[in-house]
Amino acid sequence: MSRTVVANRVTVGYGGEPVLREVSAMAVPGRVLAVTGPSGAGKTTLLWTLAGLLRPVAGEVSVAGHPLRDLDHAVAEKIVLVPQDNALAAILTAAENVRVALLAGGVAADEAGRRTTTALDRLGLAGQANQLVEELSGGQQQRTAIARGLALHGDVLLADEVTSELDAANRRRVLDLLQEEARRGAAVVFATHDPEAAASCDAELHLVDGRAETVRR
Ligand SMILES: Nc1ncnc2c1ncn2[C@@H]1O[C@H](COP(=O)(O)OP(=O)(O)OP(=O)(O)O)[C@@H](O)[C@H]1O
Repeated sequence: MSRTVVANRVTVGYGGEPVLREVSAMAVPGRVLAVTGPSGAGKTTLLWTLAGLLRPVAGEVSVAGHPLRDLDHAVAEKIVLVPQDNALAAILTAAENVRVALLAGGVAADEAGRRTTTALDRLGLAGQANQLVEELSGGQQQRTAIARGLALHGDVLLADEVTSELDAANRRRVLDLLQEEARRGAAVVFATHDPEAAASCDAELHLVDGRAETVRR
């Protein structure tokens, strides 16, 4: 796997004034890029743009050297987004949420079962696998969404504020898992408010009011 995702001076909006202006970023296989900045700075907007969910009005996103067309193209290129709101089905169990995503992605049933068990174990959720999501705590729901993201074995993992609901031990666990994904060869992008978490990443892009203010490479 060697899918570098590059945002080249992207300007992105939701129909009105742009909320990202000429932002450049690079997700490199084997590395974790932290995207930081205050609330409303544009972190989610950047991740959605890298995931093919938003189309820049200027600039371009490319994956493996080709312009990223849309969400279908991103999925085909194995770009996986763990969204800030988790996007779990409340009336399914934790395991069902993971398994359904894998089956929808074309993974065979027995392999989907194995991957589901492994991913929930890695997030410390073996005991919650058969619990309905609506009965899980906020942190357990967040870890279920991360388990689903990891189980998809993406080449690019976009993790949006995935530690915001977690206690210190689980935050550490998730940061370690993001690093493991990078060691596996994935390009990882991690949006976070947490300066300590960002410091543990390989590079940092800091957004303020939709502009890239400082960059640690
Ligand atoms: N669906 C939308 N329609 C219109 N404006 C939006 C929409 N989503 C976000 N915005 C605006 O875009 C700007 C950037 O929002 P974004 O969610 O990307 O910031 P963020 O850095 O991820 O914030 P947070 O840390 O609070 O999650 C904000 O001004 C927000 O109000």
